[in-house]
Amino acid sequence: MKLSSAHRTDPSQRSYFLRVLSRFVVCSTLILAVSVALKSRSRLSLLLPHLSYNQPTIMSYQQERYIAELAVQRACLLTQKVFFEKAKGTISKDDKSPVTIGDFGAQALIISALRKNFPNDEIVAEEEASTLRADKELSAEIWRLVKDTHLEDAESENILGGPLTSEQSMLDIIDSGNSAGGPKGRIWALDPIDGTKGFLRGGQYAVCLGLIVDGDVKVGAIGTPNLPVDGSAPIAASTGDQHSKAAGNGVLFSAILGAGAISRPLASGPLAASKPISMRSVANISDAVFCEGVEAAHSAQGDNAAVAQLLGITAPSVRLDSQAKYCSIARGAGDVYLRLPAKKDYQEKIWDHAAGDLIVREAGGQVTDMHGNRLDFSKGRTLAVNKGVVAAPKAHQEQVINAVKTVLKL
Ligand SMILES: Nc1ncnc2c1ncn2[C@@H]1O[C@H](COP(=O)(O)O)[C@@H](OP(=O)(O)O)[C@H]1O
Ligand SMILES: [Mg+2]
Ligand SMILES: [Mg+2]
Ligand SMILES: [Mg+2]
Repeated sequence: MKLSSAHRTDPSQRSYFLRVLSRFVVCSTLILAVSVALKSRSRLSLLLPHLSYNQPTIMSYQQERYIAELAVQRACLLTQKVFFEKAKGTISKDDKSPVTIGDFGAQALIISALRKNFPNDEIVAEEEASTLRADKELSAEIWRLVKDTHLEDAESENILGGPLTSEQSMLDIIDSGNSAGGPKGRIWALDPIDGTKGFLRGGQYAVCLGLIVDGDVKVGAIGTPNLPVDGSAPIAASTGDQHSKAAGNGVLFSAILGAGAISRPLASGPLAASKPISMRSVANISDAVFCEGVEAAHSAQGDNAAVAQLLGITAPSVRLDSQAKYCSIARGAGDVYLRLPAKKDYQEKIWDHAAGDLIVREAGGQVTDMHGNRLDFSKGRTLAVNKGVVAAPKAHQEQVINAVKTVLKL
C-alpha cells in the first residue's frame, strides 16, 4: 500500500521524538533510583540512627545492640520508678530468693521489645508469671506500671513496638522467656533486675541483656541506674534518696563481640553519646583493687580475702551487688572480680553473666571460672560446666587463677 505524504513521518521529526523519549526514560530511571535509595536510607536511619552512612559496611550485630540498649534503657525507667516512688514489696520465690514488681515489669518490657524486633529468637529470662496469675492485685499493679512506661523519644519508643495491649498479653510475654537455652541458634539471656537484694537495700543493681549465638555471646547491654556516670567517682553503698538521684547517676554499658565495649549516660531520651571503655592497666597485681559482691551467700568472701592476701593486694575491695561489678572493672573502677562459690553445688545462671562476660572481655579483660576455663553459655539455662567466676586484666588472669587454685587447693 502506498502512503500519502500526509501519513509519512519526516526523518528529522522521528529522530527528535526518539531523543525526547530516550531522555524521558533516562530521567525517570534516575528519579526512581534516587527515591529508592532515599527510602532505604531513611528506613535504615530509623533503625540505626547512630550509624554513619560513610561507613562502607554496617558492622554485624549493630541492630541487636541498638535494640538491646533501647530496651534496657526503657526497662530502667520502670525499675527507677519502683526504686524511688513505689514501695518495693517482695515476693519470695520457691528458692526463697526475692522478686519485686520491678523484676516482672522490666522483664515484660524487654521481652516485648525483643519479640517485636526479633520474633524468631529464643529468650532465657529469669522470671516467670505463675505467681502473678494467682495474684490478681499484684498482676494489676505491674500492668499499671508497664503500660505507663515509655521512652520520652517517640521514635525510639516506636522502634521498640510501643506499649503492650493487655494485662493478659503481659503475663504471656513474661512467660515466653522460658527457653531451655543450649548450643544452637540465637538466644537472649535476660536478667530484668540483677542484684534484687541490692535493689531492695537501696544499693546497686543492673538490668542485663545478652545475645548468645550458637553458644557464643555476641552482644551485651547492661543498665546500671545507680552507678555514677563519672567512672572515677566513689560508688554509693546506698542511693535510695532523691539527692543521689539528681547527682549524675545512671550508666548504660554495651559491647559487640570484636567491636569493643562502650558506655553512655542512661538518659531517657534518644541514646546519649557513647565513649569506649577499657580496663585499667595495672603494672603489678598487688596494685589491683578487687570488686566483690555484698551477699555472703553468693560468694565465699573468706576465700576472696585469702586470694587477695596471696597476691599482695592491700587496697580494700569495692563491694557492690549485681553485674555492676563486671561494668566497674570494665571501665577501670576496680580491676578484679572474684566470685568463688559459697555453696558447692550452686550452678551460676547464664543471665547473671552473659552480658558482663562480654563487656569485660571487650574492654581488655579475661573472664573464666575458678579453674581458668572460659564460661560456657551453651549448656542450657545455667553455666553447668563452670564453678565460680574470675575476671581480671588479661595480663594478670593466669596469676589470679594460680592464687585461686592455691587457696582452694584445686
Ligand atoms: N548461692 C548462690 N551463689 C551464687 N549466686 C547466687 C546464689 N544465690 C543466688 N545467686 C545469684 O546471685 C545474683 C546476684 O549476684 P550478686 O551477689 O553479685 O549481686 C542473683 O541474681 P538476682 O538478684 O537477679 O536474683 C542470683 O541469681
Ligand atoms: Mg533473682
Ligand atoms: Mg541475677
Ligand atoms: Mg534478677
